[in-house]
Amino acid sequence: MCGIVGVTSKSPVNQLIYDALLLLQHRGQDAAGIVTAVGTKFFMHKARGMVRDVFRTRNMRALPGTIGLGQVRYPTAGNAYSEEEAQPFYVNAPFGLVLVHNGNITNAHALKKELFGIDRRHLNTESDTEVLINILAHELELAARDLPLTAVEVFKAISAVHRRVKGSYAVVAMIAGYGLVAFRDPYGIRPLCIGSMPGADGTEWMIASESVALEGTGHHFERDIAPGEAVFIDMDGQLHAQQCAVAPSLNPCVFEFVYLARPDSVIDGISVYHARLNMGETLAQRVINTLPPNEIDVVIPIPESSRPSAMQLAQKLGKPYREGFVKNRYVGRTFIMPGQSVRKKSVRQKLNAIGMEFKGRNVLLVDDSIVRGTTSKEIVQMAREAGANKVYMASAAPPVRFPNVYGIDMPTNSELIAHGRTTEEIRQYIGCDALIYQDVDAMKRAVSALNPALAGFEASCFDGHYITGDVTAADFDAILTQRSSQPQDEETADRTRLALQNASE
Ligand SMILES: O=P(O)(O)OC[C@H]1O[C@H](OP(=O)(O)OP(=O)(O)O)[C@H](O)[C@@H]1O
Ligand SMILES: NC(=O)CC[C@H](N)C(=O)O
Ligand SMILES: [Mg+2]
Repeated sequence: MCGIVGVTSKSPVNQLIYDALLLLQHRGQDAAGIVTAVGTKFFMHKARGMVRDVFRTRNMRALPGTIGLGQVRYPTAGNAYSEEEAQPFYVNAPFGLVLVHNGNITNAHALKKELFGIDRRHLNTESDTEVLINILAHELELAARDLPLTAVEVFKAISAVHRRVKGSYAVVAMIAGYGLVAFRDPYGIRPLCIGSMPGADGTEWMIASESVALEGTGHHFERDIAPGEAVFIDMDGQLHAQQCAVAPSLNPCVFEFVYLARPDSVIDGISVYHARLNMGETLAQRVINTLPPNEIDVVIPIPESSRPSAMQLAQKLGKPYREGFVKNRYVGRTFIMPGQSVRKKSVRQKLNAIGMEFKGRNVLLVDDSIVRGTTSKEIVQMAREAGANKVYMASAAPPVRFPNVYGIDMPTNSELIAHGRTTEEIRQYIGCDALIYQDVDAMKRAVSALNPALAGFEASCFDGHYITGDVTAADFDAILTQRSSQPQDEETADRTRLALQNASE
């Protein structure tokens, strides 16, 4: 996942894009970038780091213009350590084009060959986003033989992008001198929504990954962009929209509701907070079926993302909900950090136990998900060190057993603690006295109950079903090999070596 935003206005947009990126910071902490435009000239600044570190006053001053876009990156393809792969990406033909992307292109390896061998376009990084911008540029060239470019040609080009590109992609792009474009993949895997603010000179439009970015910058939430739909806002501020996919269907990534998105966002008509409460409610039922109620003295969340689920679970069990861990707010999200050893170190820097909540008690710790097991293993240990009598662990999501190829960085089996392990084996690894997982169907029901119009979910990391139905063994291999050829710390490298070994057996 990454966070993306685009704005067209009648007044300068640099600060607005910055503010929106801050509101989307939880979606990507590795790099950030903004492009604005005056006439047909682009102004860009991008670098590795968090928004507040990347943009200093002098950088902000150098981003003039009333139209622009930005991104916070959490790499899922290419190189986490490369400044060049920070977004936005830029190409200069057939138009000045900049693009930001949230998602992962599963056939990037095949498209790279086509771009080089047939479309005569040169790629200079390992990023799948560079593939995507070049495909869009090529299709714009084919669609827009006659100038000026209008919404008709833009939509024709995006229809062609849908035919060629596989995987997940929520995109905002800017065509120099023509306007802002946004589109979402035909399965609607990654989120994208649009908001507006009326002004004396016309409407200001903002397109963003999550509604929290619209709300937090004073925009009125208009709607989600539909799967396969494209939106084009021209230089006069006129909004054009068209369905550009053949058979679109709404299957949002369920992990957005479990962990990725902010709880105060509403995605595809579903309040993320409400979804998490529901997951806590169904998880409570599993706890009741597993542990005698008098075995639990207190319910303690593992901050941050598990709080709503833990709260609801405690209420349903009729047990006290207590804050037993304090989060250092200056440490980022550990799951989206590149490299296993930095993740491990960060858990203890990030969370610290409050002894009195643990001493002599049977505690039920609740997390939203257990992915690599890094957090839970450390946390169980910390609860014991703080004097807990029994330490139980519950996860509001089911076991994460399969790699994700749609924009969450878990491309290999071997790094997933639940892959090929029974719940009992995972319990032993984590070191808790009982381990209770959510059930896959219960999780899906808990979320879909809030919007019956969903066709389904992209839930492959839980159920092994890859929603686009077209991910080949070669695609999996290419994604894994590509990720593993990147610079890594020692522990990540060890895990990847093991995954490659398993894959070749
Ligand atoms: O099993 P693991 O590999 O450790 O991953 C799962 C953990 O990572 C996430 O927390 P994170 O610190 O990223 O963010 P949060 O503060 O939003 O909970 C998630 O909420 C789990 O706590
Ligand atoms: N998480 C994402 O959405 C990442 C976008 C893109 N695949 C990148 O790695 O930069
Ligand atoms: Mg967490």
